[in-house]
Amino acid sequence: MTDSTAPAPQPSGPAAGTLPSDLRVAVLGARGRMGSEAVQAVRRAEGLQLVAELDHEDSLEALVTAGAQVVVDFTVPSVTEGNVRFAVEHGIHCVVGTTGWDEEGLARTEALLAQHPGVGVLVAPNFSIGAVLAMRFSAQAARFFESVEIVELHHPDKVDAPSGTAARTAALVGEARRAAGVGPSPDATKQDPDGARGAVVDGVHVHSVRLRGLVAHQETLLGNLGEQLTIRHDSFDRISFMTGVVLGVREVVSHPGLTHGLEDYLDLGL
Ligand SMILES: NC(=O)C1=CN([C@@H]2O[C@H](COP(=O)(O)OP(=O)(O)OC[C@H]3O[C@@H](n4cnc5c(N)ncnc54)[C@H](O)[C@@H]3O)[C@@H](O)[C@H]2O)C=CC1
Ligand SMILES: O=C(O)C1=N[C@H](C(=O)O)C[C@H](O)C1
Repeated sequence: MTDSTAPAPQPSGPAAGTLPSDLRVAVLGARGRMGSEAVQAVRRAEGLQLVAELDHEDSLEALVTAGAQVVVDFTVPSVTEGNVRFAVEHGIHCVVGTTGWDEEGLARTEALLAQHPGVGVLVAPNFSIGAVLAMRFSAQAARFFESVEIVELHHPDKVDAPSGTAARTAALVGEARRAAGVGPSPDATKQDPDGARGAVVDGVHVHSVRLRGLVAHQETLLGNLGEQLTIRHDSFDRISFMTGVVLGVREVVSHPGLTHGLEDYLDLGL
């Protein structure tokens, strides 16, 4: 719903230097930490034209009015699937960074996309190249170690825990261990009344730290008798996500259907 006291959606006129062939991009959650960074990244990117900056008080109809071809979503877990549904039903490709997607939401979106051939949706829990690699390395290493645990550390304004990246890393680790015939890490804990062992995602313990001063950080800890491997990634600034966001926008138009994770658009050479 549009709130009459709220500022109207931002003007969408062509910026100087844009061409009619430029990809028309809208950002949802444009006033948030990630959305505002994405607005700047789209403005800077050659071949992209920012046509709408929308936040919670704006109607999604503005995407259609602005003629958006791709929408970038950095909103909140409770609304992101509905945003994607609206966009897909209107033939608009989606690049989704918002976390909180579960298997059911992804399956519903895949089913919707089957009715809209040609439309692409990328759902990426993390757009930074280092985090994508850290997830991949964690999955590769998982079967060689008795114990695997994940510690994610974020700014205290983050609404969800565990982080989408940690949940995805745990899922990939769990999958890799199952595929190799290795079970979950053994654990002798019999009593944990206060949840000190963290959340358990796909058989992997995940610990969430929220600390002022942090941006986004994660460690996968892998242990064997007499040795430990730590795979750590740090995002010190939200600029770290922007190369991936712009790549996602450029690629999603030629990747119809659902893509889960930026790695499908990258040649990791692994
Ligand atoms: N995939 C990735 O690489 C990254 C993903 N994220 C995820 O992005 C999401 C946003 O994070 P932040 O920007 O830090 O949060 P934020 O709270 O700063 O921004 C969210 C924005 O969404 C707006 N919003 C809420 N409901 C809306 C609606 N219905 N329509 C349009 N806008 C709406 C809010 O008003 C706010 O401006 C989170 O889920 C976070 O986990 C964050 C960093 C990187
Ligand atoms: O909210 C954040 O900040 C981040 N969210 C994503 C997540 O939940 O994994 C990506 C990154 O960790 C930053």
